[in-house]
Amino acid sequence: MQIDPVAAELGLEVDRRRNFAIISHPDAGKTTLTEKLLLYGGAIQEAGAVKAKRSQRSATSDWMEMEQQRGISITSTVMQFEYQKHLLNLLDTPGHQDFSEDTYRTLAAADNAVMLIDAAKGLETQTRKLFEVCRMRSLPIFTFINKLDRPSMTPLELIDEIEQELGLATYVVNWPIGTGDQFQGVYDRRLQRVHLFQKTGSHGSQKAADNSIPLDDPDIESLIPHHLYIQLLEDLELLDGIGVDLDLAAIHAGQLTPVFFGSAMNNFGVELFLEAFLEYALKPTIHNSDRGEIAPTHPEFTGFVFKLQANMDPKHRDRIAFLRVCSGKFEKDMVVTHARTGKQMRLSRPQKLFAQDRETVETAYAGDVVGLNNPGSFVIGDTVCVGSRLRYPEIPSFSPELFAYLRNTDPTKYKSFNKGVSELQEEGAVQILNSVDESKRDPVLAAVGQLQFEVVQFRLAQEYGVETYLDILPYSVARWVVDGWEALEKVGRLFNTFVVKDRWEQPVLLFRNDWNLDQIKSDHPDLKLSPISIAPSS
Ligand SMILES: Nc1nc2c(ncn2[C@@H]2O[C@H](COP(=O)(O)OP(=O)(O)OP(=O)(O)O)[C@@H](O)[C@H]2O)c(=O)[nH]1
Repeated sequence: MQIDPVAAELGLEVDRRRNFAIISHPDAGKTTLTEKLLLYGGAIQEAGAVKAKRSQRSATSDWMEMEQQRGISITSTVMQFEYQKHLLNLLDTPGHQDFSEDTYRTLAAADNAVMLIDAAKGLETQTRKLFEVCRMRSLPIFTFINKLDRPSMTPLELIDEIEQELGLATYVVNWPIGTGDQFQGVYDRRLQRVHLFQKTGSHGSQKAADNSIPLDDPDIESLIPHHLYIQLLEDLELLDGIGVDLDLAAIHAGQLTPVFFGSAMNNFGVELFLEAFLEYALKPTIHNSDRGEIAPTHPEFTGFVFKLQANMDPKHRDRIAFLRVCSGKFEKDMVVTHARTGKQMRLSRPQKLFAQDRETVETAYAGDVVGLNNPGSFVIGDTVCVGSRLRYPEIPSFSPELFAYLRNTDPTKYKSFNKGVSELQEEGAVQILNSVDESKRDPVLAAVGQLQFEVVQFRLAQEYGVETYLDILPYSVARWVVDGWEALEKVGRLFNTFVVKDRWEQPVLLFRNDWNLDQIKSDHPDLKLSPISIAPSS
């Protein structure tokens, strides 16, 4: 039988790819872990490079000043690196909670998630929130418990918290021996070896030497304190007694999380994690579309836009659309169909972004992310394809909780104001609602976090030269009327409700609190309300 060379190439490329995002609460060590993964992947020679690039970027880009001033990361990029003949795509997510909307979208493009937990703090609010998004999408979740070199909760408490509070079964891959000052290393249940911890100098900017011995080596008792050795044997007996098997199907369904312990700062446990991750992670898989399931090896190229970003480099005033490849082979300059509009377009100047460096992409396969120049043609969720026209599902925008009128202080600048507002909306920096009263022209900004407002104002001033101020509205809940204006008219006047319209002119109800919402729901049980907007398909 003849092997189709195209199918063989696609099969090989998909097999070697793994794509993932890291979810964590600020300060758990995401930047540190990212750097160490890149260090082991050979993408950087010395840790510190990503941070250094971030600050370089902040120095060259105006609105990133804000990021630097506040010491938070609010933009995300994609990093690709190789490890043991595999190609890994790490989708970076912003750390600040106000940017969780951005993180939600990035998770829509991820095949796996790494849940990073600070061993002293256990589960924290942002991690819980993001975990719920991963669960909604049934993403496989890998847990890395970090900072074992510091005083920590006990490993059993940490495991228990994941099981009880998240309702997620755990499979322990490695187990810590002591914590804090007493931290000796981890026992790797995969290869049944004890890896001894050594503090690396200079914050682990170089790879750590592997120092491991089998558990049954008689030397072990001279290497770790007796009481910790006994504790380890007891713990292992307990873990074996619980009898959770490594069940790849359950991992891939997001029902079982492999758990790792380590110290990213000391490079400890990072390599063990990477090796196991390659073995257990889900490779690029099928995506549902309006034409059924599309396999990553489907010969026709398809993908969807999950994120837009403007002015990554203000010198060029550019806009980039981040496209997740779902099937086939992407080639520079290829002509594709923009599925929403039906238009043909050439994808020229595609880019791969590594921190702030850019490289032109010649080819890409399922699981990869390509940065496309976006002269306003894309919105989040757009599908591009070759061959038969298909569409991937919309990426939902999440329910905003903060609302404010955005006022332009200088009426002569209304053109720039409108342009800026509409571009920032397209990019997904904020959601825009409008009054139903035509005489009220000022848009209503709707955000998940306060910082989104500040970014919008900052960018309007910096990039569009428009000064603005906010009139905060007293609402905290938004609901979209599923069946549109007709359904709303049917129910008549609604009390304690502010009616506005979204970008597609669909009705949205704003409430001061859940109590008011519940009141409307009980008064009008037939009125269908949704916490998220649904883009009309046309
Ligand atoms: N002791 C110890 N400190 C660590 C470890 N990993 C990271 N840290 C420290 O924890 C702090 C936060 O680490 P980052 O990597 O900046 O955290 P982050 O999660 O990226 O933070 P955000 O940018 O706010 O999301 C830094 O001071 C790190 O040096 C570790 O394994 N041990």
